[in-house]
Amino acid sequence: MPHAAIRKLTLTAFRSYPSAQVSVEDGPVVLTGPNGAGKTNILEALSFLSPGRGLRRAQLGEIGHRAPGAAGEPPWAVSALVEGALGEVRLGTGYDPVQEGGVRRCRIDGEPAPSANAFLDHLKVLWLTPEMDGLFLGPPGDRRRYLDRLVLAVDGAHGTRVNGLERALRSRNRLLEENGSARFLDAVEHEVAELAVAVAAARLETVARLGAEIAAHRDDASLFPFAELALDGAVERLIAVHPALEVEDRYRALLRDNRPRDRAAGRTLEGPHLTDLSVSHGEKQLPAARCSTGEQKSLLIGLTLSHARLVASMQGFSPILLLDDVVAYLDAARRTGLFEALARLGAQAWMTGADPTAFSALDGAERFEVAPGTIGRA
Ligand SMILES: Nc1ncnc2c1ncn2[C@@H]1O[C@H](COP(=O)(O)OP(=O)(O)OP(=O)(O)O)[C@@H](O)[C@H]1O
Repeated sequence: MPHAAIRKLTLTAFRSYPSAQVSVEDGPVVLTGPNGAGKTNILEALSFLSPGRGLRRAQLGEIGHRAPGAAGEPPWAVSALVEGALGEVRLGTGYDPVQEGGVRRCRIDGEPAPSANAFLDHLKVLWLTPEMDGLFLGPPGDRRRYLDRLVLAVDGAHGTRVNGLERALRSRNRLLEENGSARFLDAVEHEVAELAVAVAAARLETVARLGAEIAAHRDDASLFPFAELALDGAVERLIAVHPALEVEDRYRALLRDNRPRDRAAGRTLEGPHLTDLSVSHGEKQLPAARCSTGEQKSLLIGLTLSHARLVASMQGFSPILLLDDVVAYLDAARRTGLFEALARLGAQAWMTGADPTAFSALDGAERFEVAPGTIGRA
């Protein structure tokens, strides 16, 4: 299957790099260097070639390169020459607090793009980072965000829906607080219900597709256990038993009935903004949160590979994978298993680790040595 590939990455005043450039033939790409050298910063830069706040969920103002002790919000930019689903393209993104207060600008072949959503036509970027290790034990909001990124990679309109729902819910909460008129509340609840059903339906569809993808590869799940996924939320439960149009009416009626309760709570107490993604170890039939640390990491790797396969089969084009500090953690068999799975997937993977020997079994890799502020071929 054809795959998206970064050919050249240029960083300007990005994190620890005043400026840097990396040229790649095809990959896989291995970045090694001591702790704090700037390996994750490279992956973060690549993660800005997709919508959202990047793999660190950073504030735009904290990313620009700053000398030690310096204050302010320096402008920064990332530009990449990409072999994408529509051919070769130059994608650029960046932030300048003076020019562009609050938003990150995007360009495609030098022309302004309305948002990073437009990048999705060219490539999908998926990632797995150490920060995600606590996903199964952390708050539902983290799993919801993770779920929404899974959905966004297969359904480019999902981000707009989720943001729209959040805005509509804020309007409803404000109206409740200010004792707004029933007419206004009816109107905003109509909008909330419409968006809520759309968000829940898109999540359910992706979870079903991902479940089918996982089931299809269950036999080679010996190294990375297969996950069972389910959604736990009020609207998702309604969709399971009622036609979509009816669900919208039922959820709207629920919102209306819950007005006194929600007003007292200061927020909307039921809806897809509170949905949780439940993940279980399929073979052990055990919730992921009760699995060992190693099993949780293996489940996440398995999920990442399944999601990448799903994205590839839906777009007919393999995504870019960013695997931050994933390899060092694995035993030799799992390392080889991961390298083989990546080769089968045919995706360009960017991998980091402190120890170059962890990647010695990886054939054909392009290896780079990262030191503070610089990156060069190893
Ligand atoms: N805005 C910024 N300006 C300058 N330096 C920054 C900025 N943000 C982060 N850094 C620096 O980047 C470095 C961290 O880089 P990064 O997280 O990429 O390291 P790493 O090589 O992945 O390390 P590890 O192996 O420990 O995960 C830190 O030294 C940090 O101070």
